Amino acid sequence: MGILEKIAEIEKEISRTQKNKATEYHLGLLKAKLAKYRVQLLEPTKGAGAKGEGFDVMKSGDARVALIGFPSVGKSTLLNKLTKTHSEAGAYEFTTLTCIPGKIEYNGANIQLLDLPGIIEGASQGKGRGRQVIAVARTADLIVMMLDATKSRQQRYLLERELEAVGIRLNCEKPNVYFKIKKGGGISFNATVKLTQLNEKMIFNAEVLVREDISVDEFIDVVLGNRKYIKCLFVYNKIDSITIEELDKLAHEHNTIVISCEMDLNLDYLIDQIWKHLNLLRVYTKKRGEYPDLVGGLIVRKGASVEHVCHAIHRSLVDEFRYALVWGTSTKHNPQRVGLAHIIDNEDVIQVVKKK
Ligand SMILES: Nc1nc2c(ncn2[C@@H]2O[C@H](COP(=O)(O)OP(=O)(O)OP(=O)(O)O)[C@@H](O)[C@H]2O)c(=O)[nH]1
Ligand SMILES: [K+]
Ligand SMILES: [Mg+2]
Repeated sequence: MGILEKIAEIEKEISRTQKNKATEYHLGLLKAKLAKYRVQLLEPTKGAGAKGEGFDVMKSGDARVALIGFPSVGKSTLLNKLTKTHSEAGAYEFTTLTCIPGKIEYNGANIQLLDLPGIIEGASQGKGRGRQVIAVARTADLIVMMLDATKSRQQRYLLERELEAVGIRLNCEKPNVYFKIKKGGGISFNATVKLTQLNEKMIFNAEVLVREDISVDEFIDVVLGNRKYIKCLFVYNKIDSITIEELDKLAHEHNTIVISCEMDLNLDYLIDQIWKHLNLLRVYTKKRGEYPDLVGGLIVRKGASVEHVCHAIHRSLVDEFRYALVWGTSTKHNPQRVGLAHIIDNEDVIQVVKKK
């Protein structure tokens, strides 16, 4: 039996099974199996072209953003507007057939923007170039899900489902669970909070510590371990073709931005929101007795410490590090003398003082 058939069989069984307390465990196992097969679909099979020619684009810059959407929503038009790269755009579906990288320069960061072929319902099962597109989406720091404002609201839901099916979790945090298979067998199950949905019946040969009240589905994600937790911005394009009332409704949805590539509406705001959702920080370095270098600056991730910054400046700087002086919002007074573990903020200025 092929994987697709196995998937169909399990899906049938799930739909046949009534959902209640008694079947919860069985359904959980079925869902876990289903998830495993779906991920297998993504793995490159042997043979020519399986990996997808034209999709193995190198990561470059400080972060990667993937444009995911149905055909002809305007992905390539957007790439052409925001970067110096050209990607063919046209009024027919599947104009784009490979992955086309462009570069956005903003706030001192180089952001790699990837134009991709449109995907359709069934993409997660290999329809169209769905598999290759989704494999690229899994490598992104942010997914921009592009939608056509003139089309049905269904599109967003359908795409979310396709991404879900291959283990991409949009806009949610990785569950706070410690999970380790015990090779010799045996179970150890502990929780630091009251669990209302999980119990140890779900566990086999593993050591588990659950730190939040998660659902069975979230627990399966942890067990499978190959989930990608990625931020997603929903971007409705072509707002030049809808009414103000419709526009207003869309603009109020969560994590949603409305634009028109054709009329150049809201594109600056989109770039700013991409920057914000990437959780990047820009910090400036300064030498003793000099002004900080406010043109350059370093790009690091939110949550970065002075140690991260040192690494970004020079490999051996940590070895010579004595302390750092920091000016900015991360300190109580300016400057403040801090150690390697100090967590920095956006726009902080850092002066590293080396050992003598
Ligand atoms: N009205 C309107 N049309 C737009 C806008 N942006 C793009 N289009 C049109 O939409 C069509 C599709 O644009 P593309 O950029 O090729 O779309 P795509 O998503 O890259 O399409 P595929 O590569 O085929 O998946 C073209 O005819 C564009 O001119 C917009 O803001 N408003
Ligand atoms: K197109
Ligand atoms: Mg295109």
